[in-house]
Amino acid sequence: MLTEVKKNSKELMADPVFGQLSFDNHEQVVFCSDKDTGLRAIIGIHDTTLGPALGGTRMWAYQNEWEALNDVLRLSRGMTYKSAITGLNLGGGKAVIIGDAKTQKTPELMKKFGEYVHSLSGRYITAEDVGMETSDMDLVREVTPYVTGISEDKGGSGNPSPVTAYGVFMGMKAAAKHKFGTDLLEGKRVFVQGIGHVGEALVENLVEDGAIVTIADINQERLAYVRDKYGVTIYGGNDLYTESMDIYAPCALGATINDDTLSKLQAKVIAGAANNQLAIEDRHGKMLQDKGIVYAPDFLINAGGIINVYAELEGYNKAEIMRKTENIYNTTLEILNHADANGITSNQAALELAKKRIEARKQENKS
Ligand SMILES: NC(=O)c1ccc[n+]([C@@H]2O[C@H](COP(=O)([O-])OP(=O)(O)OC[C@H]3O[C@@H](n4cnc5c(N)ncnc54)[C@H](O)[C@@H]3O)[C@@H](O)[C@H]2O)c1
Repeated sequence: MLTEVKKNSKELMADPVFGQLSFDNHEQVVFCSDKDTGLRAIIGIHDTTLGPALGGTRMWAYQNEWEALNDVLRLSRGMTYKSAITGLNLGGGKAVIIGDAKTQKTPELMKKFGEYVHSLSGRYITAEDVGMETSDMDLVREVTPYVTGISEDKGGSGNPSPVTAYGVFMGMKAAAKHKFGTDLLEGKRVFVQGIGHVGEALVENLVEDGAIVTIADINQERLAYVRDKYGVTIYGGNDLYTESMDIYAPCALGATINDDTLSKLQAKVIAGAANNQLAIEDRHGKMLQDKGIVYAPDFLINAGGIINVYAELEGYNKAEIMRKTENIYNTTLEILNHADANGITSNQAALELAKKRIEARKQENKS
């Protein structure tokens, strides 16, 4: 997960927050600490031009605070552009809780975290991310209304991951159309890395479409479960980046597209759910372009989840949510064509569109 964030330690000491490479004029960064519950969390609010900053909470055993801070800065920035490109009236925010979700997550810790979210009076609205369950959001809901992704029996929309997976599937089909001339994934060799909430649902979509699916994960139990449920193959090698494949679907953590993996990557298309897949956006976006690998920008195609949780705020209508999510197919094709026509990377093309919308709102607000 550690990415381009490292500066030499003297610089880090002098400018530990605003001086980070991942700091991108974020509006607010909130450090939360509670001795009794052991909570150590950071909430990042990147931009609220389009609306309140909505983004999930990730719990992860970060190796150090720099890693956690840079993750939240990168993730919250990504949310700004995800909501903007999807046409939602939301800003970008995200939270990270430092710790192992399996052993350190307690109801008291989740509620204390909820109190911090509440203290921001709605500038930040949370939801699930890696290490979180719907039941955790229900605990947060006990102390604040500024949470989405809560259980259906508590008035929420439940786990957004199947909708996210559907959007990724649509984005992948569009990228396949762009690269192979057909969006049929039948017979295509797809490697899904990370078969958690989103990865598993993506596998289901892919199998239904006739793709030849290989799965990889660090969790052996899940691997066996998903293999048995969908009849897919568990990756048995040591380095999947060296394997021959048509499509690589990163659905675990970010920054897996970097100098090291790009020197080996065999895929023709990359389309997955993970946030911040490009370790260094411009550099690795360009390297993909040079290698002729079609990259479906992560923040564009993994927006199904945010579309789903946004509907919790606006009035839930499943058909409308699926229609908007399906439209990721059209937007992805447009972005890929625009990038080719203008000689820019697909990531740049997607960012351009998202920034245009934010800029237009800024102008509206001024007039
Ligand atoms: N859940 C959503 O709706 C949603 C929405 C948008 C983006 N995302 C992003 O999609 C990704 C997956 O989200 P999720 O909700 O499925 O999370 P999850 O925690 O349910 O699943 C993540 C999976 O990745 C596996 N994993 C972790 N490190 C790995 C590694 N090095 N190699 C292989 N597997 C590894 C984990 O064991 C786990 O099974 C995350 O990057 C998340 O930020 C999720």
